Amino acid sequence: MLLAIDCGNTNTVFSIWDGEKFLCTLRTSTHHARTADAYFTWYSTLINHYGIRAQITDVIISSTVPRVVWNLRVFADRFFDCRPLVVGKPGCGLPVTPRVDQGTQPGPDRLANAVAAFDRHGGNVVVVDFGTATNFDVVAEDGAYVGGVIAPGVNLSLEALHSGAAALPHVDISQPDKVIGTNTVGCIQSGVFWGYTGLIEGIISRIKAEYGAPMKVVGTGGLAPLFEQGDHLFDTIEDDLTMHGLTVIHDYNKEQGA
Ligand SMILES: Nc1ncnc2c1ncn2[C@@H]1O[C@H](COP(=O)(O)OP(=O)(O)O)[C@@H](O)[C@H]1O
Ligand SMILES: CC(C)(COP(=O)(O)O)[C@@H](O)C(=O)NCCC(=O)O
Ligand SMILES: [K+]
Repeated sequence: MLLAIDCGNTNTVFSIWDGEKFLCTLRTSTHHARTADAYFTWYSTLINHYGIRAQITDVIISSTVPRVVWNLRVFADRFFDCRPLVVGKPGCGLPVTPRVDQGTQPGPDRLANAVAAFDRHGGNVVVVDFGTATNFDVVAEDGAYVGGVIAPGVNLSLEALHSGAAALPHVDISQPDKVIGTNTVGCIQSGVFWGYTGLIEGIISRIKAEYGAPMKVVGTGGLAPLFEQGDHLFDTIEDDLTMHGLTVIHDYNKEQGA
């Protein structure tokens, strides 16, 4: 069985893939100092709790935080006796080569999203991924990742307001009833929620105009459903998009004999 690990700047997610479905998804915060033994303690506690019997034979990692990869490699080696595939690193092939400026290393999460979007939708897709950053990943007709847009994430924007302005409290994101806030929290929620809705709409329409062919828009990440409530922004929302991309990249590398 495959253990797919998606390590973002905020959260690290482990999913076990049995070849047909994900058996479970485990989430922890990302810390570069977490050791292989600490990962295993956390992992084995949870899979025992859920009663999952999984024989892990393969591990694939996508990490937007370079410093965590070493401990995850040790984790795979020590506990599953395998050398993991690490997306974006030598030894991990991609079905289609990205087309970006020379010297650019696209985020591995974006590469996995592109592979998943092509597998499910056949290209000409924009993925909008709500993580620490909000990224727009453009996938060409042949499945190549061809770049996109990186915007500050929703929670990062809220944190920036709170840390930069003495009188502004920490606020959780939600859709406000009105645009004109009549209290501080309402004003902040309006700024971030409607500001973000405008950012998403504006960037998608500019990407489509520049791309010049019809495109599907796929939303992913925890906050995608919240923004879909405000306006119809996405053609579909797919929570497991990055993880699906990791399973496809793993299959591709197996076929290539890796
Ligand atoms: N359903 C949700 N509701 C509110 N906030 C969420 C939800 N899902 C994720 N978040 C927040 O969005 C941010 C990014 O989450 P995540 O997708 O795990 O990012 P990353 O992949 O960069 O680690 C985090 O601050 C997280 O707390
Ligand atoms: C844009 C990102 C920060 C998003 O990461 P995340 O929010 O999921 O942690 C990540 O994909 C990244 O570090 N990219 C490298 C630069 C690039 O994609 O061009
Ligand atoms: K992510």
